[in-house]
Amino acid sequence: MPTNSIASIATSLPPIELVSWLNAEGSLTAMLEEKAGQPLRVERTFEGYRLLTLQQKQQLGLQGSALNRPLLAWIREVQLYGNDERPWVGAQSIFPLSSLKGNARRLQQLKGTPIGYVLFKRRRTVPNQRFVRQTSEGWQRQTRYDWYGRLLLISETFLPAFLSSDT
Ligand SMILES: C=C(O[C@@H]1C=C(C(=O)O)C=C[C@H]1O)C(=O)O
Repeated sequence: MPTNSIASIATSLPPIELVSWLNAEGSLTAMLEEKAGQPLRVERTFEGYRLLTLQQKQQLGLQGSALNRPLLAWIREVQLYGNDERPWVGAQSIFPLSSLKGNARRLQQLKGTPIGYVLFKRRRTVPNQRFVRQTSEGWQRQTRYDWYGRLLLISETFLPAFLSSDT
């Protein structure tokens, strides 16, 4: 096998120290707090309603004519800090309006509370489908959660500071 194809395979795989994080079930908040040895700090960079892009609708698993209809969702974008002055994870959460019914409405009033405190309050894991990809900011896991019948899409990108953290 020519060496350049080995190099191309190597760049398409995440670093070994990230694999367990990219594939982990359960709350990432809980895992990050254990690694940091302190509560997670959540800095919100955006929270509000947005019309979803075609790619976001596809990532939510929509198909057929649903992809052509405008879909409004509540979007939350945050940076998660462990015990470093640089963020460890950048996260975007997409809540279709149909998912924000009943006790899920509190997902719009989280402020600095990590979503994980709500999502995993009563259960260690939540049914989900997981996708992993490399982005320009870092390796990203995308999780489509079925939380009590409500669809949520949460993307978490592991930033350079996470990899260089010595805890
Ligand atoms: C979904 C979880 O919550 C974390 C907290 C987030 C937030 O507060 O916006 C976003 C993504 C997660 O990393 C989790 O703990 O797994």
